[in-house]
Amino acid sequence: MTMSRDNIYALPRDQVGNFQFDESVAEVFPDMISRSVPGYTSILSVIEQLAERLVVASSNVYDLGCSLGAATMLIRGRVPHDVTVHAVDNSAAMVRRLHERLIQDSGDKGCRVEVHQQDLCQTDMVTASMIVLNFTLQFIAADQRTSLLQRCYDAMLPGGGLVLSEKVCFDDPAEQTLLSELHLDFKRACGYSELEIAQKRTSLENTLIPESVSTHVDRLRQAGFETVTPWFQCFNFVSILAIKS
Ligand SMILES: C[S@@+](CC[C@H](N)C(=O)[O-])C[C@H]1O[C@@H](n2cnc3c(N)ncnc32)[C@H](O)[C@@H]1O
Ligand SMILES: O=C(O)C(=O)C[C@]1(C(=O)O)C=C[C@@H](O)C=C1
Repeated sequence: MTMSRDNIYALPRDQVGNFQFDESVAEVFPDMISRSVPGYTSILSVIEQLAERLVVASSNVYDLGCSLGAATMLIRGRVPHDVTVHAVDNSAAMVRRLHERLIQDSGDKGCRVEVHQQDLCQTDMVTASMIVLNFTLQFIAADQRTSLLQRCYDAMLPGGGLVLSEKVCFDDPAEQTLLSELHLDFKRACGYSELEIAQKRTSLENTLIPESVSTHVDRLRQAGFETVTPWFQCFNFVSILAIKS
């Protein structure tokens, strides 16, 4: 996959609109997410490892908010051949690129992948052994999150698991300041300027709504997941594994 450099917010803008997963973002997305989310590559590699452990024959895997299919591509090579991975995203720009990538990768790279361009709140899910929400729930309206996770639990086979990765916030103001400053240092070290950081922050303000780790854990428990464990944290980025017994 090509790795175009993200310079979307490099020039000053009169007005910074809400962040959108449009053509310009899809074009630079692998570079953008790896320079914005500390630990992104490590989280993907654990998602690949978890697929081997969780996914059973004849089941479905759902990659909700799949973007360019980074998780889908890793999972498909690690699961039984009669599994279907459903890669779901409502961004036309992301879905078109994922289709192109799958055509290029047409050799035997693993199980069947179905790509769905739709609102993941409308995705029908059944017989799931693994569901991935890798930095997606944060973009879903807060009042739809509980019902989405309930549908994930209801669709999950016993022994199946959900991976929820999110940017999070903290109740303690000092902790919030410290961890978001450390994240900003990470972005600076990855080559983003103060202007790029400031303009992207403005664009994400009403679009990416973070919640605390305890809010996520409580919601997953309430949905019915018996084992809920945060397994990764780097600054204000967290990944949680939720297993249905
Ligand atoms: C940060 S990206 C996810 C990254 C991806 N999971 C990965 O691991 O590379 C968030 C994605 O969620 C998608 N998204 C946001 N809201 C959505 C919705 N309501 N339905 C479907 N996809 C949505 C966006 O289009 C975007 O591609
Ligand atoms: O918080 C930020 O600064 C981010 O850029 C985070 C984040 C994310 O968590 O999804 C936001 C949008 C892009 O998809 C890539 C990364």
